Amino acid sequence: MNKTVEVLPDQPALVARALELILSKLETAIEQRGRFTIALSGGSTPKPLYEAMSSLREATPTAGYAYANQKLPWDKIHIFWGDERYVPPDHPDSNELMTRRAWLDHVDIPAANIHPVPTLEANPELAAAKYEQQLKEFFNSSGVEFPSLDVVLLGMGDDAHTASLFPHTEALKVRDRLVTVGNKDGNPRISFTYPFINSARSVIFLVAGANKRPALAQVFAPVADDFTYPSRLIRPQGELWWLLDAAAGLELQH
Ligand SMILES: O=C1O[C@H](COP(=O)(O)O)[C@@H](O)[C@H](O)[C@H]1O
Repeated sequence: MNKTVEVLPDQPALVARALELILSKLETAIEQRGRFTIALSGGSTPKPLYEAMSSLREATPTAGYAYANQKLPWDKIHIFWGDERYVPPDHPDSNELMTRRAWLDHVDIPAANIHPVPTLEANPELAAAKYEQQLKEFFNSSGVEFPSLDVVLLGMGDDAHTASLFPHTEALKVRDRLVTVGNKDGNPRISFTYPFINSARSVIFLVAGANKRPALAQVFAPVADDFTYPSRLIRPQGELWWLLDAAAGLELQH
């Protein structure tokens, strides 16, 4: 695992850096494999990033990546979600709805390249199994090895949860599936498992706000309980990026 921690001065700088990093991963992936696969996170932190992705001509990342100031090759970009509330896609809590409104509704991405979590199944277990099957089919995965997304974008809650992997929940014990059912205060959510997240080529955490500082201190501590601080379980085979704003990253020892 190749871990990099960057503390950015404020949220706009955090968004600009995340955009720059994602564009560089996108360029490499398309050059090498002809397509770019990314799993998105929910929550409040990534929304300005999604808005920036929707108006890329106006956004001007500092580095000179080929795609920085032009239309993205949307037909080669595939969007997944690392976690989702178990609500219909038009529900105000839906991560998919938030992403569509902030980003996907404003660009020319083919509908077939958007791979939302199914949330209209008879129960969350069936929804998790269906999303796993869709992922396996997309990646033509035999099931022996976990497929690798190019980028998994993650947030972290102030309880150190990531995706919908909450402290002391059964989802943290699931190692043989790509997708499982998380539990947020008794409410089901659909979530990538941590071994599937860890099979990604790059995992990028976006974390903002002073309320995340205590959890971050535990996640970065040499010794702490992984079940109490689930973000500690994220140790990808590829690159691990922690992009923090100054409020979150202040005083962080690393
Ligand atoms: O519940 C969630 O929150 C986390 C972190 O959200 P944020 O609002 O603090 O940015 C997010 O990673 C996860 O996808 C989401 O379901």
